[in-house]
Amino acid sequence: MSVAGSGLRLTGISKHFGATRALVDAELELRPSEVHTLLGENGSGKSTLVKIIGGVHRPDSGSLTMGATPLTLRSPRQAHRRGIAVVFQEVLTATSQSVLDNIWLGTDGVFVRRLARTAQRRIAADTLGRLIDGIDLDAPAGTLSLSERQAICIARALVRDPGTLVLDESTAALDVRTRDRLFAEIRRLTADGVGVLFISHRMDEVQEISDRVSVLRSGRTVSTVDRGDLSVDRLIADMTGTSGVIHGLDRDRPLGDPTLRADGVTLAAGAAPIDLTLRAGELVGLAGLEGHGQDAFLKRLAGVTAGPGAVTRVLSPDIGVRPGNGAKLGVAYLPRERRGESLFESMSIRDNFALPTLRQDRRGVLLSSGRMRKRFAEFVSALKIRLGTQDDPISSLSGGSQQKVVLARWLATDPKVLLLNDPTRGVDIMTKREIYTILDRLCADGMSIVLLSSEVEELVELVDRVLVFRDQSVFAEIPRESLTSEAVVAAYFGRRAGAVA
Ligand SMILES: Nc1ncnc2c1ncn2[C@@H]1O[C@H](COP(=O)(O)OP(=O)(O)OP(=O)(O)O)[C@@H](O)[C@H]1O
Repeated sequence: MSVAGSGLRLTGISKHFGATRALVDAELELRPSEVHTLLGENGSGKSTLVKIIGGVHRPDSGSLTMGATPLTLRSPRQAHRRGIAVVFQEVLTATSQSVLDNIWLGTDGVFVRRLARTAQRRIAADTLGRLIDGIDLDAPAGTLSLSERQAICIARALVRDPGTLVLDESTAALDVRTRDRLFAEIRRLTADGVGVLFISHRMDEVQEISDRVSVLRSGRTVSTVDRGDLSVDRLIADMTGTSGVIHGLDRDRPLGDPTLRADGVTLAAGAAPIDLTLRAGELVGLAGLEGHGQDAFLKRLAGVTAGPGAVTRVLSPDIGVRPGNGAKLGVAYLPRERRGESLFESMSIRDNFALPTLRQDRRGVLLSSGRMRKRFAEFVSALKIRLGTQDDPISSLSGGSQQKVVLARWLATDPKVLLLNDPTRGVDIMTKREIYTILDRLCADGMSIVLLSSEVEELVELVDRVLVFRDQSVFAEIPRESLTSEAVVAAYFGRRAGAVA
C-alpha cells in the first residue's frame, strides 16, 4: 500500500565497513512530492545511504523517521512494507526468467498471491509500457538490451506503488528516449505526493529533474540547495571541496597513419554496409539510441563478434580482428557491463586490474607482486580510485571505482587502438574530466580511440567526429566543426540539424 505524503528524514547517520568510514553523521530530508538529488564523488557514500533507506544495511548510529514515526528497517522487506522502493545501481534481472516474472520478482508473497495472474500481466504491461514499447512479457529478460532490462528494474519498483522511490544511478543504463519517459513518470508520481530520491552523475539530468540537491562529501552532507540556487560550479565545489578545476583539452592533435579499418561491415540484413578508417591520434565517437547498431559495430571492431565485412589492423592487413586475437593486435576493448562482462567478483581489486597484463609483472618464471602493486598504485593515483587496500575484494568498491579499475586494466595493456563502450558510466564528474584528459593525451601520443557514449555532452567535448547510428547503419557522420548536442540528438531521431550526412 502506498504511503505517499509522509516524508522521510535521516539524522546523524554513520556507517563504517572495516576501516572505511562510508557515512559520517549524514543528514537527508526527503519531502513528499519532491525530487531530491543526492550528488557526490565516487565513494562519497551515496549508495550506502540508499542501502540504509532500502533496509539492506543498518546504520551504526543515527535515526530514520517517516512522518512523525521512527523507522527501524531490518530488511528490504520491511522497507517495502513502509512504501519504500529502491532501484539499485547495477541492473539486476534474472536473465533466464520472463520479463513478467522479473517485474514481480521479490514482491511480497501475500500481495502477489492476492493478485490473479491476469491482473499481474495487466499491471506489468501497463507499468512497463509507460517506459518502453513493444516488449513481450513472456520473453526471457536476458534477450533484452541493457536499457530495457533497467526499465524492467524500474517497473519492478513502480508496481509496488511506492510512497518513496529511490533511483540510484538508474538512468545510467537507459537510452535517452527511455530516460525522458522515466522523467515524465517521475513528474506524475511527485504530483501524486511521492518523494523521489534521485542519484546521477550527469549534471544535465540533475539540473532538469531536481527540486533540491544535497551533496555528500566523504560520507558527510555538506550542503542542500534549492532548485533556484543550483549552479554546476557550486555543486562541483561542494562535491570536491575545491573550486572544480576544468582541464583544457588539446584540440589540435595531428592525425597520423591509418590504424584500424572496417570495410563493408554489415550489422543486419538489408542495412547499409559501414566503412571506417581510424587514424593514429584520432578519437571517434559512436552514438545512437539503444539498439540501433553502435554497440554491435563496436563489438565488430573489437572482434568480439563476427559477421559480414572485414575489420583489419592496417599494420597487419592479413589478419582480421577476430575473437581472441584483439589483444595480440594491440586492440583493447572495454565492455559496457561491469558485472558479468568484465569483473571477477571473487577476486581482489588488484587481481581484477592485473589479469590481462600479468606478463609485465614477471621476473623470470615468477610473478613479482611488488611490481604489480606499484603498477596498479600509479593507476589508483591517476584515476583517483578510492579503496581501502589493493587486496580488498572488488565488491568492496563503489560502482564508479569499479568502473575505474576496469578502465585501468585496459589502459595498462598499452594498446594502439582502444575501443571503449560507455567507459564513464557511473563515474563522477571530476574524474570524468580527468579521464577525458587522459584519453586526449593518449591520442596526442598516437593512440586511436573509439568511444561509444550515451552522454552526448561527453562526445561534444571530446571527440573528433561522431558516427550516429540509426537502424543498424550510420545515419550521420558529424565532424568536430559542426558537433553540437542538438546535431547529435537530432540525428538520433533521424533528423539532420547541422549534420553532414
Ligand atoms: N560492502 C562494503 N564493504 C566494504 N566497503 C564498502 C562496502 N560498501 C561500500 N564500501 C565503501 O564505502 C565507501 C562509500 O561507498 P558508496 O558505494 O556508498 O559510494 P557512492 O557514493 O555510491 O559511489 P559511486 O558514485 O561510485 O557509486 C567507499 O569507500 C566504498 O569502497
